[in-house]
Amino acid sequence: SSSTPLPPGPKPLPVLGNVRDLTAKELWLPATQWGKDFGDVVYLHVFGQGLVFLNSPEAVFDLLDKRGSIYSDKPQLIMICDLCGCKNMVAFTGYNEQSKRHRKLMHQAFAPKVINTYHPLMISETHDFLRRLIADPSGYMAHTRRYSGGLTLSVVYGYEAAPHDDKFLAMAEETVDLLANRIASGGGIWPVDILPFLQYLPLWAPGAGFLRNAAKWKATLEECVEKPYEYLKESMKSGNYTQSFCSMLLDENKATEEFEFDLKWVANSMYASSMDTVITTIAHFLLAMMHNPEALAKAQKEIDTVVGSDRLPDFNDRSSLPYVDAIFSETLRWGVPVPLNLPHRLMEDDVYNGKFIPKGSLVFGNIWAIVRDERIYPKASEFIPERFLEEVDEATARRRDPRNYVFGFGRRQCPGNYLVESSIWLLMASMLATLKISKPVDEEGNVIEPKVEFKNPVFRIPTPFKCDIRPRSEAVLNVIRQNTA
Ligand code: HEM
Repeated sequence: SSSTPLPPGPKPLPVLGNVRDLTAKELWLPATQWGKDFGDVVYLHVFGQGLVFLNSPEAVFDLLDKRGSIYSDKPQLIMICDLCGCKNMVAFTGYNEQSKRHRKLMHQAFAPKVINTYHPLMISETHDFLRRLIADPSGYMAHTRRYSGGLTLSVVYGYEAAPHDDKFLAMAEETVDLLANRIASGGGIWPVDILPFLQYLPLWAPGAGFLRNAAKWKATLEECVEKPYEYLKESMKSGNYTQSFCSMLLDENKATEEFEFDLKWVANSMYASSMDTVITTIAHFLLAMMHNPEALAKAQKEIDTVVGSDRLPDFNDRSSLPYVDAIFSETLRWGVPVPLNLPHRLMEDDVYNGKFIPKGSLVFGNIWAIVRDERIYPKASEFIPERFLEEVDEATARRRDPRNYVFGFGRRQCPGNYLVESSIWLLMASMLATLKISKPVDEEGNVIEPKVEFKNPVFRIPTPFKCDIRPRSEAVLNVIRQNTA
């Protein structure tokens, strides 16, 4: 390995490495430029910690997928994993027996053939969402959050959230907020991860504020793991419960201590992983519809022809609504909720295309670079659903399908992908069927252009923007009322 060169990348400073090249916001933009300057595999380091960016479908599939046995670990950061207690959450678990058990549980309960079981829950959450949105259009972000949280609680625990101030929803939102904005913000690397002895500071010591916070946050996270699970066990004991991810797995498996420990953490992980990704997708759908009124009109015409106006779309309509499907695919591609994927940790030294990749490197599948690659998606920055309706051969269709990228890669690929495939499709089809979505106008009638920024280091969540949302017709309002009665 000493004679094999590292992959190319921006020039590092001595010792510090590429600290100055890393940005807290939208790192995927410079990372994509590095891809153009240096190629499919780019190497940087920060204080000796290797960071590898993979910028093409070939590189991500060759390494994260085909060499998954050594590319599926996760960094075990002291602050996140040990001090805040996240090491049992699916997305943070190292590639070991525990993570394999987690994945097995998720496959058992979220396999394509099982997803139909959750259709009634998806339908009722979607109709609730429409009702709330029409009553209060400006609160669309909060309603989307409520939809995503409510759906996850019902799918995972069979728990129906109360219309207002629900205790489990509040708890789960606090968890997600802690994870995204406190614990893992700024890339999740804390001084204690670089200077491990800091973890042994006494709690009262100056500079030990992070230890006191970590203890508080850990307690909050654990409460969010325990309480909904206790609810589930109680309701199963009483015999009065709705079939869910947890109840299905408890029915099918022997409830050993290890099994229940895994189940509790897996169930909780669903929550943490689904919230920001779903919100990002729906926010991008609204942005896309505002900027592309002709695509909205085309989809609505298709729905009016196939579904009519006296009912809402359902899963049986899907095969007759190709344009709606194309809007769904294009939203996943254009919105790309997790542009740099979540980092995988390389477990052994490796050599790829004549370049040496050191053990311990954090490997980022640069999804943004792929879904904005003009060779795969001409006019990649534009929202063009028609690109998914072109007649192409199977290999090209596979290469263009954003589902092969936006859910991550290999053995850590998103286990919620089939759930999303149904739930978000239904949500979008129902919004298209019922809503006018346009840019708002000010009091003088001037169009207000939506301006967004992306401040989150991991998810491409747009900052709040104004959007004019109203029912398409009185008939549509009646249909929504009937469905939520
Ligand atoms: C549009 C919606 C979503 C997108 C784009 C998305 C995307 C992703 C991505 C990119 C990863 C990282 C994969 C990797 O490391 O290679 C991931 C992981 C994960 N996702 Fe999703 N996700 C979505 C929704 C959901 C939902 C609804 C759930 C659960 C119900 C979920 C559960 C998870 C879990 C548990 C992981 C961690 C997997 C592991 O590390 O083994 N996701 N997701």
